[in-house]
Amino acid sequence: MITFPLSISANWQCASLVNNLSELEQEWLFEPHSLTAKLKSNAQSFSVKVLNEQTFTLSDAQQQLLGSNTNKALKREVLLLCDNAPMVYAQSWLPSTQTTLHNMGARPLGDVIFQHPELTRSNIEVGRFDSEHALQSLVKELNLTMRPLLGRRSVFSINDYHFLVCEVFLPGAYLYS
Ligand SMILES: C=C(O[C@@H]1C=C(C(=O)O)C=C[C@H]1O)C(=O)O
Repeated sequence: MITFPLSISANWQCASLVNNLSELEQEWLFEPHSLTAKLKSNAQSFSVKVLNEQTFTLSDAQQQLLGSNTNKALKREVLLLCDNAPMVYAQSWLPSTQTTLHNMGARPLGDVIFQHPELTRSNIEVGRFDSEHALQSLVKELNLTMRPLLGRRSVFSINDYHFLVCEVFLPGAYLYS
């Protein structure tokens, strides 16, 4: 039985330090615009399945990463599905200073945040998740074929509201083709 929240700890590296990525992996990992939009353009249907949402206390390091002056945040864990196939596990940390993004349900964050002209994004970092990582419990639960996974994370800002979005590409995702 899987236990949420899942850990997304990894050796997160900035783009310049990551090597051995295929063209396709780079295309998806460094997609600067909405991943939701990119997934939608590659599928007949797209959906979000909420796995878990719960309030948690940001550690000092997490607070610093977010540049947040509060330690309370909502941790949102979802699956992004294309044609009913799970493509991405996403985990977002949404500080409680604002709750606009706290009640999204099955609406993708990307459909809202990319409408904001003030949206900015930190440099994307890449993480690798090997067969021992806790995230593989989700791969098993979804009956997907285990393989080393690639993920990305970045901190978005809308004015002075900063939130983290982490996306891990599941087996079968386009970038592994
Ligand atoms: C940030 C985006 O929103 C997507 C939707 C998410 C959600 O609804 O929780 C989480 C991660 C993203 O892949 C995006 O589309 O780029």
